[in-house]
Formats: sequence, structure tokens, C-alpha cells
Amino acid sequence: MASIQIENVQKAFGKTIAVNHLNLDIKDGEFFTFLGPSGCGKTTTLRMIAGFYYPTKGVVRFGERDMTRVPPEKRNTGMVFQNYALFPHMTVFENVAFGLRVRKVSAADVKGKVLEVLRKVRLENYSNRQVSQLSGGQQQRVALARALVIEPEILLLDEPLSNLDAKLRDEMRAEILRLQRDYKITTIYVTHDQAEALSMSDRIAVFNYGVCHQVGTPAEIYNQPANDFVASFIGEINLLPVQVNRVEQENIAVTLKNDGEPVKLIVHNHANEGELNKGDLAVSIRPEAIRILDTAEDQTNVLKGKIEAVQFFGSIVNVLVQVGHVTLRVDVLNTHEFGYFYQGKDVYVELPEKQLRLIPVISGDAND
Ligand SMILES: Nc1ncnc2c1ncn2[C@@H]1O[C@H](COP(=O)(O)OP(=O)(O)OP(=O)(O)O)[C@@H](O)[C@H]1O
Repeated sequence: MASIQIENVQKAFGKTIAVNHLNLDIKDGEFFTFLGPSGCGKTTTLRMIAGFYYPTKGVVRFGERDMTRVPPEKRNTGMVFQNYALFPHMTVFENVAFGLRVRKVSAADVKGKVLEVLRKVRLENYSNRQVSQLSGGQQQRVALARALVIEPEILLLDEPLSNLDAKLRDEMRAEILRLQRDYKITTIYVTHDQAEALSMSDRIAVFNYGVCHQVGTPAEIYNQPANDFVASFIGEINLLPVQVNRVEQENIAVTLKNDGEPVKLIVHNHANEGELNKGDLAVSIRPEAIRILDTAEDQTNVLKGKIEAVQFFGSIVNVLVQVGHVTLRVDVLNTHEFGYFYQGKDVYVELPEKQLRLIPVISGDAND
């Protein structure tokens, strides 16, 4: 068990800066996820923790220990790779035993430890099978058992579920969480799948182009995105470019930047938004936070619109509402009678003040 500190780490490959100005403080026993699109620096960061890469600048610590230049075999981390990297011609037992034999553990201890970990991953009846005769999910369990058998301080998982079909992925998510809670092991999980990150993690770090944009619990990342990249990478969101008219202690008055009639909104002044005085800004609101009304009550942030399209998804109905020159995505639970929402219907939409957040636009495209 160990905490992990990453202090001002940079990793360059020639001219490519794969990771830059990275600071992370991962707690002992935490399930911590690196989330971001392909090429954003997740795997490079994981490999610096495993010791397969050394940082160009900065420090990596496990607890109080400086690990920056310690080789992988001296780190006591267990790693699971996307392609499992198992030995296909060897049995399940031999695959799991490998790391113990390298560490010169006695034959009796090897047997005891391997059988115990195989029980934990529910493969005790498969120890003599060849790995090549197992299903994808079973191979994934062998890879987990092999990482766990050496009793690592830190478990590193690099997109471990990406080769599995959707149903198996769900099962293995639960399995990984069960093992992580069981072993109480500090775990870093790399994924580009936001649903996986939201449902599994204690905390998430969101990466793009080698930079970490936000660290927070799943609810913080979803409800309080730091900027338009985080907002749009996780879940669906409406992003409306705005200019600020007036800042007060409780709220901020803004006008949408669009070509039509000026549309004014009042946005709740969340504590960290005092510094929003330069650069491009947008207000963000999740589709499920917008309410569709039949009549306009005299309320703030109620806008007149027309339904542009309706898509049925089973439990939710996705309604696109055109307001002036802007299209808003609204998700409503499927509790209305059939045909209640239809294309061309005149409606009002309410954008509740507390659900609107004023955020910086860093990606230069907040119109979609
Ligand atoms: N060994 C290497 N040599 C040169 N460039 C590299 C090397 N490894 C990674 N990079 C570059 O560093 C950047 C970050 O790559 P990295 O593999 O960390 O991203 P990632 O977020 O894990 O992506 P993916 O999900 O596709 O694996 C990319 O631009 C990549 O091309």
C-alpha cells in the first residue's frame, strides 16, 4: 500500500511533449483513473509510475520514497496490459507463478500463493488449462491474478477491458472493483471510456494533449467541469458562448453570443468564478438539467423555443429545442404520454440558474 505523488513531471520523446506540468497526489488505497482521448499522455504517465519510462523532469514518489529513477523490478507495482501479455503456451498456474519464481519464492509458497489468488479471481478450477484455451474474460482474470500474486503496493491497469464485449466489460468492472476493495490496493486505471471512469473511480484526472485539466470525484468532474474540454469529454452538454454583462456576489448576468435576438441569462455565481474576467467564456448546462414547459411563467431563464427533433432512447427522450439561433439538447425521462413531444411544437425551456455554469473556453470551439 502506498500513496503516489507526481511532482511537476514532464516527459518528452524528442520534440513531442507527451506529459507536461503534471502534479498528482494519489491517496493510499484510492481507485484513481486517468481519463482522456487517445494520445493524451495517460499511458506515458502510467509507465512513469511503473518505471518503464523515467520522467524528463520532475519527481515521482511512493509515500516518502523518491522513485523517479528506480527500475521497474524494484518498485513493487503490478501491471495489467490492454492485450494481457500472457504466455499463451503456458498453463494458468505457470502464468501466475512466473513473477514469484523470478523473485525466487520457494516452491511451496508459490503453490499456496498462486492457488489463493486464483480463488480470488474465481479461476481455481482452471489452473491446469492453457491460457490459449480461455475466453477473453478468463484471460483478463489471469492477468489480474498475475499482477496481484506478487502482493504489489500499487496496481496499474492500462485499458484492461477494451478487448472485451460490452456484457463482459460490465462483469469485469464489478470484478476489478471487488478485488481492489478486497486487497485495499492503491490502483491506477487508464481508460478513454468516460462511463467506466465515472462508475468505478474514487477520483478521476482528465487529460488532453499531455496536460491534466481537472482532478476530482466523478460527481465533481460531471457537475463542475473546469473548462469546455472537460465538460464536453464527459457526458453530453450544452455549451453556449456568452459575454458577461454584470457580476454580482450571488449571480452573473450574461448574453448569448449568437446572430439573432439577444438572449440574456442569469448564472449562479459559483465560488471559483470570480476570476473569470479574461478569455472566451461559455455557459454549460447538462441536457437533463433543462426543463421543458408548456407555458411561460414569469421566471428568470425561461426562453421561448420550438421542438426541432425528438429521439426516443427507451428510458429517456432526447428533445432538441431551437431557441433563437441556438439548439439546446434536453433529456427528459420517458414519463409523458406518447406523442407529447413532437417536431414543430412551441414550448418554453427553463435553464435553472444553479445548473448553469460559467466556464472558460480553451478548445476554441464551444458551438456544438
Ligand atoms: N515511446 C514513444 N516514443 C515517441 N513518442 C511517444 C512514445 N510513447 C508515446 N508517445 C507520444 O506521446 C503522446 C502520448 O502518448 P500516450 O501513449 O501516453 O497516450 P495515451 O493517452 O495513453 O493514448 P492511447 O489511449 O492511444 O494509448 C502521443 O503523442 C504519443 O505519440
